[in-house]
Amino acid sequence: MDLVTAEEMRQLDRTTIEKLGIPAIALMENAGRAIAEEVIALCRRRQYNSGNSVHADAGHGSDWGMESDIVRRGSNGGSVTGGTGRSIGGGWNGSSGVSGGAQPPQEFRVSADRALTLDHAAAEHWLILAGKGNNGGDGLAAARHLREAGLAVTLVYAAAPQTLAGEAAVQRDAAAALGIPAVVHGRDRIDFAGCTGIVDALLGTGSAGEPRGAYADLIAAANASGKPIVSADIPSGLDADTGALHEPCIHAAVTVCLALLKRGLVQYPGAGAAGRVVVRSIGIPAALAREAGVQASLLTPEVLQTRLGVDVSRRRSPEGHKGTYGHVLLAAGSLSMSGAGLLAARAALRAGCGLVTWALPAALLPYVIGAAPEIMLAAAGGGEDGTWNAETAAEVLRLGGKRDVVATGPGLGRFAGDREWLRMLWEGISSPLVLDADALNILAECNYTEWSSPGRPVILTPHPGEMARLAGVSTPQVQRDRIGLAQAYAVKHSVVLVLKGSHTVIASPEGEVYVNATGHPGMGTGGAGDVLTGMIAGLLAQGMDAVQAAAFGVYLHGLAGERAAGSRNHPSALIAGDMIEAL
Ligand SMILES: NC(=O)C1=CN([C@@H]2O[C@H](COP(=O)(O)OP(=O)(O)OC[C@H]3O[C@@H](n4cnc5c(N)ncnc54)[C@H](O)[C@@H]3O)[C@@H](O)[C@H]2O)[C@@H](O)CC1
Ligand SMILES: Nc1ncnc2c1ncn2[C@@H]1O[C@H](COP(=O)(O)OP(=O)(O)O)[C@@H](O)[C@H]1O
Ligand SMILES: [K+]
Repeated sequence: MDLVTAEEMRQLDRTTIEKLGIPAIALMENAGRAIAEEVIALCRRRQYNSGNSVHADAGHGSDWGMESDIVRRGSNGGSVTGGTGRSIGGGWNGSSGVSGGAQPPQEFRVSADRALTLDHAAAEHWLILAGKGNNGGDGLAAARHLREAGLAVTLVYAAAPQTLAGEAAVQRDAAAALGIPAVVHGRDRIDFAGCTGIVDALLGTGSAGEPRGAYADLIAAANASGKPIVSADIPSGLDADTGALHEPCIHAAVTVCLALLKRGLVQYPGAGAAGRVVVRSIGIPAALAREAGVQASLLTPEVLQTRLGVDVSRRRSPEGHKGTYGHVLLAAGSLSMSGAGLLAARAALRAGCGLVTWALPAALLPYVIGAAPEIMLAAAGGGEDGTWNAETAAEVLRLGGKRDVVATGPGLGRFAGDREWLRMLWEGISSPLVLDADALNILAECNYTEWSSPGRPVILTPHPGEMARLAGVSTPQVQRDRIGLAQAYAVKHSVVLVLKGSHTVIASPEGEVYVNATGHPGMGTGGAGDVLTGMIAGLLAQGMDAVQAAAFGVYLHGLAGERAAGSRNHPSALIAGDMIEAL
């Protein structure tokens, strides 16, 4: 699923309208209908939850999966009906079964447009907050569909209706011709307390900066009303590209994202303000996105398989042996942080690689013998106190020269000469390199773009604090636009970047970006990142390329976190080792 910026979305709108010839009003009609359907789906869920209707659809799939239901029944020889519900049963035209004798007569069935049908519709009264741009036009179109379904609706214009233009003005006139009641901010009293829900169609991708004037007032009042809000395209007040929230910003129960997922809806805090996000087609072909150079996508199993070419089933050849699945060298751990090395090494094995050698300070080795018998240990010298020192680089280089992947950083600590130590590895290791934790902190102090490189891929896995040090900005600046920053950094430094945290971002040197959606806040626990480092290294050792290993590693790591939390009483009980066991 592609992720677009507001500018990319505008380009795709233009291409659809100008090159394909689809009228803008048709797109707006589709948008309005999609919004109305999601309002009705929300009303059904609410009725279901309060026990008012046993017929309500509880889940998203059944909310608007009606057309495929109808098609299924048609293919069984029963009723055949289109999405509008106006077509009629197969038995009616006598073509099959009615007078056949041997066949039972076919039932005559007619389906209504269930996606726009609601029991107890008259109990609903929705306010449609309409801005003066196309987002407002979408809301006005939705109002007509809702009214058609029997819900009471009142339009609330943020600006004088005569200021609307283009397609939005067409929608305004259609609503007026139908006699849909309308009020105008600043002129009329707006009864938020009397409504049962609010459609937020104030500002969409054309929004710039903080909501002003009437927009700000209406957003604040809508939030304060406590009524469920369904946002058209994006919550008004959200930065569609970065996920930053302006003041004020709508806090939606549902966001009906139109055509393509906007970047701001998957980045926090925007993802939190959007509520449940439903992406609805409105007639803009998704295939246009790639042609237009859209480079970001949500990391789904489908994207992993088709876009990244990952074999998610992780088939192993019947003839495979431990040599087939690669050998990871991990240089990690020091006396006080030996667990980091142990976690990463075990995670690499659980990710499926054939062999792991864990290089660690020699003084530490006696303490970890037997901790994980599957791991091979290599004493790399170092201080008597179990720390690393500059001289260990030679041994790591010697060991790493023979391995398929070298990973370093977890529990490494800082030591005199560590910058030169890292430079020797960077310049001397010709297999893929995974750098995490203190290796990143060291890197942040180096002008590493000037280092020579044997031309192998490098994967950096910073959390936001480490990313801030690498990029020379503050942590809040990193979080302000994680996708944009990760993309720019990966391209500029020719690395694969894994910017961790909720909705981890994976960026390639070519500017491709993947946003992960697996995992949960229970994974914010010491050592979780070490597990990820090991997993990525383990996948690389099995022959995946760097972007595949980074993306698939992040995806599986989140799934393992979910699975591990599922076997606890509460996600917060999760510890990093549980994730390894859940792999
Ligand atoms: N053909 C298209 O372009 C389509 C657009 N669609 C909808 O149109 C939206 C984009 O429409 P527009 O480009 O008209 O823009 P918007 O409707 O998002 O907003 C533009 C209007 O809001 C005002 N405005 C902008 N920032 C403001 C602020 N901070 N405070 C107060 N007022 C502000 C502008 O002066 C302008 O009048 C999408 O999000 C989507 O909902 C859909 O109808 C599908 C087709
Ligand atoms: N809210 C969250 N949702 C999803 N994943 C999370 C969340 N918080 C943390 N994680 C994941 O947990 C891991 C934590 O890594 P890191 O901060 O490096 O921990 P450590 O250094 O202790 O190993 C990362 O992979 C991160 O993406
Ligand atoms: K909106």
